[in-house]
Amino acid sequence: MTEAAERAPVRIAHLGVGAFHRAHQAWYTEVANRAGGERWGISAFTGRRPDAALALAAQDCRYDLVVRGAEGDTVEQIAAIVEAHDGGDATAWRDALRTVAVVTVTITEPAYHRDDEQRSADAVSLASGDLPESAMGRIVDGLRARHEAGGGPLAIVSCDNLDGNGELLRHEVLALAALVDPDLTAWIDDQVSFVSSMVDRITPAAVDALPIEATDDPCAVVTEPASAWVLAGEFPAGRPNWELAGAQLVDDVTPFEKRKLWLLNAGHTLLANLGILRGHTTVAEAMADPVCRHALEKLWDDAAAVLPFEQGEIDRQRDIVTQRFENARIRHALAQIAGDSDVKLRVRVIPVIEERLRGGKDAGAGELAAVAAWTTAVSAGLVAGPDLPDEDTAVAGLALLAPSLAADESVRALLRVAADALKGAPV
Ligand SMILES: NC(=O)c1ccc[n+]([C@@H]2O[C@H](COP(=O)([O-])OP(=O)(O)OC[C@H]3O[C@@H](n4cnc5c(N)ncnc54)[C@H](O)[C@@H]3O)[C@@H](O)[C@H]2O)c1
Ligand SMILES: O=P(O)(O)OC[C@@H](O)[C@@H](O)[C@H](O)[C@H](O)CO
Repeated sequence: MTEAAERAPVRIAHLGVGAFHRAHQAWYTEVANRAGGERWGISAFTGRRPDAALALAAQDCRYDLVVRGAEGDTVEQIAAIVEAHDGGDATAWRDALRTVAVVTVTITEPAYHRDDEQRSADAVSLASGDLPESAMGRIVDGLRARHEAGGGPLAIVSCDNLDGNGELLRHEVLALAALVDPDLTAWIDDQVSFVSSMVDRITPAAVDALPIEATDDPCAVVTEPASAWVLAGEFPAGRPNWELAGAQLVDDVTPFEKRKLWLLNAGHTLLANLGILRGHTTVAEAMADPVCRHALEKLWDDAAAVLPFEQGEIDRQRDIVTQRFENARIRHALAQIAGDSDVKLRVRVIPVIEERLRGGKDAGAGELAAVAAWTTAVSAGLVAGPDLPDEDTAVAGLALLAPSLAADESVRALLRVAADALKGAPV
């Protein structure tokens, strides 16, 4: 068999070929392909810069996945990505979107929260036939190419850390399409299935994992042994048998998303801001600091009170996440995790506070400490963020995240206590 014939045919397009896609969706697809039967190849597109596509293409898109446990490494070669392209390559993108059965995306959380100005700019590009720069613009452009080519239904799977990510994606795609072409909007509404998914596998930015002793592959990705993928939605044109790698197809992904976002991701956001304030650089270092550990437990206590799971299951998850965070062989940089903290707090911490208040509880000192850690780190110039006043800084920060909460005197009082406790936090 020739080298070309060995590769799986392209049936999936991915937007945002960062470290996580290569450790997660590409690995699930690889495991499914290895089992035999129908094989699925991925045509991968970068989001912002072409670098990752150039590097992957230069080595036939094969790369080593280094699975780094607390005790040692194992290395697997991944071949599920069969093409890699600069995301700005309109021809390749439209060609892929005309034919694939599945599109997966890792486009980061801010890509889902857009204003009218961003949508209008994309609409202008789409009207002129240019490929927009934004992820939403590119998705609408690709769907238009498929519609014009008479293509059939397909599934788009969101793999970003957001509650209801498929529905959010659907909403944004339809809002943009409506500015461009009513026929296209109706076609998308009818033919495109937006799948929500909870994705999990701690995968630091490739640059933070260097040097990787286990391999000399310049495109290697380091990840942890644990992984999860829970999906809800239809796949009208089929999909790989991702269950072979442990994926779960469920009717409602919401409880799984909440559990992961409110424990693991909210915990990461807290540890990132508080850990940086206390002079740490990685998650494992922050976990070794009793002050950070205590804050994490308080945050989890607050979330546990409103999570839709039995206490025993929540405790089990907390133990698992604790062990994963303590894996010092994974150098997960707090600076990377602290990026876009405002967006992340809005979707991981604010909903917990709101849920607690709805249930007649207080706002949660542990959750508010995550807000206070962020505002303190931002005003100290240690984390990028908005300009905040010197007086009542935490309340001003909360007003940006959730104005109605900042207007509540009982919330403000608890937040001020959390902010005062952080004074002198830097080591
Ligand atoms: N790294 C993890 O541990 C992890 C785990 C679960 C989920 N995720 C999700 O995956 C996303 C990507 O993580 P990563 O570690 O691969 O990051 P990364 O920085 O390695 O790669 C991100 C990729 O997305 C592209 N991108 C970023 N913003 C974009 C935008 N607005 N539009 C289009 N493309 C964009 C980048 O160019 C890059 O190709 C995260 O934001 C998160 O939502 C990551
Ligand atoms: O990816 P982000 O930027 O949403 O959040 C940073 C980390 O919390 C995140 O990447 C986790 O490592 C991941 O969600 C684990 O599955």
